[in-house]
Amino acid sequence: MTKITVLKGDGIGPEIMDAGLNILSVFKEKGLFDYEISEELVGGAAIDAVGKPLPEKTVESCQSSDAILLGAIGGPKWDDCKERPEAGLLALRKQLSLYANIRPIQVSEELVHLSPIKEDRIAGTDFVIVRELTGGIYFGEPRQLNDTEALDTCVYTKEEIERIMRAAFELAQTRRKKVTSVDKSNVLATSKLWRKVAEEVSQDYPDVTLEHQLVDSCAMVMITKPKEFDVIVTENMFGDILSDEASVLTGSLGVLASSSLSKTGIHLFEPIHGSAPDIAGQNVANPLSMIYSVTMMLRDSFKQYKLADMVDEAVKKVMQKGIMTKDLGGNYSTTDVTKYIREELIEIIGG
Ligand SMILES: NC(=O)C1=CN([C@@H]2O[C@H](COP(=O)(O)OP(=O)(O)OC[C@H]3O[C@@H](n4cnc5c(N)ncnc54)[C@H](O)[C@@H]3O)[C@@H](O)[C@H]2O)C=CC1
Ligand SMILES: CC(C)CC(=O)C(=O)O
Ligand SMILES: [Mg+2]
Repeated sequence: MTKITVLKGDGIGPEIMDAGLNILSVFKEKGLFDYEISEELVGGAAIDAVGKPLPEKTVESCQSSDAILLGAIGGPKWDDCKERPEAGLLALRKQLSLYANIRPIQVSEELVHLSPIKEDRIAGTDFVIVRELTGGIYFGEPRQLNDTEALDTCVYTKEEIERIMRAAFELAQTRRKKVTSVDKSNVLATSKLWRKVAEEVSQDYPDVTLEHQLVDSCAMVMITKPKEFDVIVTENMFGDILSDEASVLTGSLGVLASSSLSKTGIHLFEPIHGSAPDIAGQNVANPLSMIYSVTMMLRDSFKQYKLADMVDEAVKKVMQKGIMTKDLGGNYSTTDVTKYIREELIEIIGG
C-alpha cells in the first residue's frame, strides 16, 4: 500500500494540509488512487510534544514512505527555543537528501489581474526555480554567535553544484531549453565555483542554452521581464529569496507549491511559504499552495498525471467563478474554497 507521511506543522500548516488531504481523498473514495497516511510531528508542534523539532519517529516514518507532504513550520512562540522549528525542517531536508527544490512560477489567466505588476509584463509567465536545498549558508559550519560578533559560513562542493545543475538542465530539456544560472560570482568564491561548474555541466546538454545572471539584477528582471526565464537554477538562500519575490507575479504567496526531490526516490512536497502566524487559526489561508503540492506529488512521486490534471481543472473552474481567499481579494474561507474545489473535482471525475 502506498504510504504518505503527513507533517502538518505549525500556524496555517494544519489548516491547509486538511484542505490538501480533503482533495486527495476524493481519489481514494472514487477508487482511483489508494494510499495510507502516517501523521507525524515536525517543527513547533514537535517541540511542544516531545521537546525537539525533528523526532526520530518522524524521520523513520519519512524514510519508509513513498512520499511526504509538509504544511509549514515555525512561529513566534518558538523564536527563543534553543533548537527552533526551522532547524527541524533543515535537518529533515539534509537527512532525506532533498537536494532539488522545484518551485514552478506560472501566472494563470484567472489570477493575472490580481498581481500588482502590470498585466502586459506578466501575462504568460511560466518559469521554474530550481533551488539547491541541502547546502550553502543555511548549513554552513562553523557558525557562531555572541553579543558582539556573528559568523555564518557558506560552503559548496563541486559535487553538490553538479548535481543540482543536472537537475536543472534535465528539466529544461522538457521545457523551452533555457537555463539561467543565478549567482554572485563578482564577489563570492562559492559563486565563482558555481559558474565554472555550470559551464562544465552545460557541455553535456548542447540542446540547452545556458546564461548567467547576477542575483541582484535577476531580482529586478524577475519583476520587469519575467517572461525571459524558463529554468532558473540557484543556490539555497538566493532561491529562497527569489521565489518569494516571484510569488508577487502570481498574485499571492498562497498559490505556490514545491517539490523537494531526492535521489532516494522519496520526495517531499510543501508550499513555498511559511506558517503565516498573522492569519493562523482564522480559516482564511489560501489552500491552493497545499492543493498544488498534492498535484506535484501525484505527478512527481506517483506518475498520476491525469489525476493531477483533474485537480488543476477543478481549481481553474473555481477561480474562474471568483471563489477565492482574502489574499487574492476574495472573501471565501479556506474550507469554503476547498469545498468548492472538491465539488468541481467530483463533477470532473463523474463527467
Ligand atoms: N517551509 C516552511 O515551513 C517555512 C517556514 N517559515 C517560517 O514561517 C514563519 C512565518 O514567516 P513569515 O516571514 O511570516 O513568512 P510566511 O510565508 O509565513 O508569510 C508571509 C506573508 O504571506 C502570507 N501567507 C503565507 N501563506 C499564505 C497562504 N497560504 N494564504 C494566505 N496568505 C499567506 C502571510 O499571511 C504573511 O502575511 C517563520 O517562523 C518562518 O521561519 C518560513 C518559510 C518557509
Ligand atoms: C524556513 C526556512 C528554513 C526555509 C524557507 O524559508 C523556505 O524553504 O522557503
Ligand atoms: Mg522561504
